Amino acid sequence: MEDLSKLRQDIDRIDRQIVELFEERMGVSRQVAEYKIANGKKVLDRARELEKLETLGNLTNDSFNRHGIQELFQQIMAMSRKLQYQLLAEEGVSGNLPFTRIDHIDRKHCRVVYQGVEGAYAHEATLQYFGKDANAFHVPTWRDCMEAIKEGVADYAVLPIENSSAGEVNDIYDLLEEYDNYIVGEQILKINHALLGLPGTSLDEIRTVYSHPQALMQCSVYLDKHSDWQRISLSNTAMAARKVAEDKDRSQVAIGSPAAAGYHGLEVLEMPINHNRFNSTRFIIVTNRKMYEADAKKVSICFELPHTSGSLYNILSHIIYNDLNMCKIESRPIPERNWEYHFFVDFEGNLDDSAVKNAIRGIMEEAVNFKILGNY
Ligand SMILES: O=C(O)C(=O)C[C@]1(C(=O)O)C=C[C@@H](O)C=C1
Repeated sequence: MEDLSKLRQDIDRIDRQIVELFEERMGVSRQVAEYKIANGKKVLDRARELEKLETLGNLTNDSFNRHGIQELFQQIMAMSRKLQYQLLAEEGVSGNLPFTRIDHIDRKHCRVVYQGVEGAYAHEATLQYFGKDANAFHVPTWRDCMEAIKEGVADYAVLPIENSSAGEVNDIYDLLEEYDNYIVGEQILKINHALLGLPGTSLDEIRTVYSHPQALMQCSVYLDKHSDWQRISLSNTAMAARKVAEDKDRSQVAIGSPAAAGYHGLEVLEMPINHNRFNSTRFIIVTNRKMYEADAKKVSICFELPHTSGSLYNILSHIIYNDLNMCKIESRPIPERNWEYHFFVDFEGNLDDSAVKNAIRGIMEEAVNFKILGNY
């Protein structure tokens, strides 16, 4: 049996050759990029890559090695593409993304829409982001918010996208995908739920509790202690408060914000009743214009992927290779195409950064139905 150090010397010698060949290959790839820049050709040539993988795989009779060679060359060609995208960005060929940079949103002179009624958490988020004198109005559904900004009836919409206890608000992801509206800001609101009832209501009178399904979930530990209370979902916590106020029935209570109690003449019976002390909701500020504030720090994108092995891995590698920090990934089913998904990815950066432009350029070419959802 050969000595280990001798075997390692052999491996070192072979690896040096591989590195030399890799560098030589990347040199050629650089020239290919120059050709493509001069001739306006796309970096990715999927047919050429598939043909290469087939030819290279056929150079060996060993099935284990065939698999290894194909995996290795997939990586090598991915690196080759990334080098080319980088050169394109350096030559300014990647161009400016179709988003306009602004110094700051004028939060005072604008009209804002939110879903629900006064006292809803979205209303509170609106007042926190746009100031207590915000020129705001409300509509019944999140879709109505999207329509209002699409039509220009409102300049901005304030929509809940994620709660720290109950997770994503799926419908908002679907609406972002569907509408040509863009995220320009976000507001995180600390959520402390209160049990709201008619003044003087005692806990043993309660039979029914109304709220938004997310709020019912965020208070499930408290509600489990009152298992005889029937839980009924409504589209908004403030609407639940309004219902209790209008029905004037002391067997009914709502879960909502203390502000909602003030707006609807109710009393805070208990507070806080959410089990997560750090319960917070992240709201996004959405508009119909493709714009971003100069100090924006997070990019949100969405795309679909071809149904092939490694496709998500390849897309995410553009983020990793450009040294960008991915902070979130979500997927949502594509309606009428069972088991295919839209992906939603957030990563840190500004659309002016060359690393961001470079990553976006690569993803844009390789994913299907790519969209920048915003930079904020
Ligand atoms: O042949 C090309 O067009 C190249 O850009 C080179 C290369 C490769 O590295 O082999 C890289 C990207 C293309 O998708 C196909 C092949």
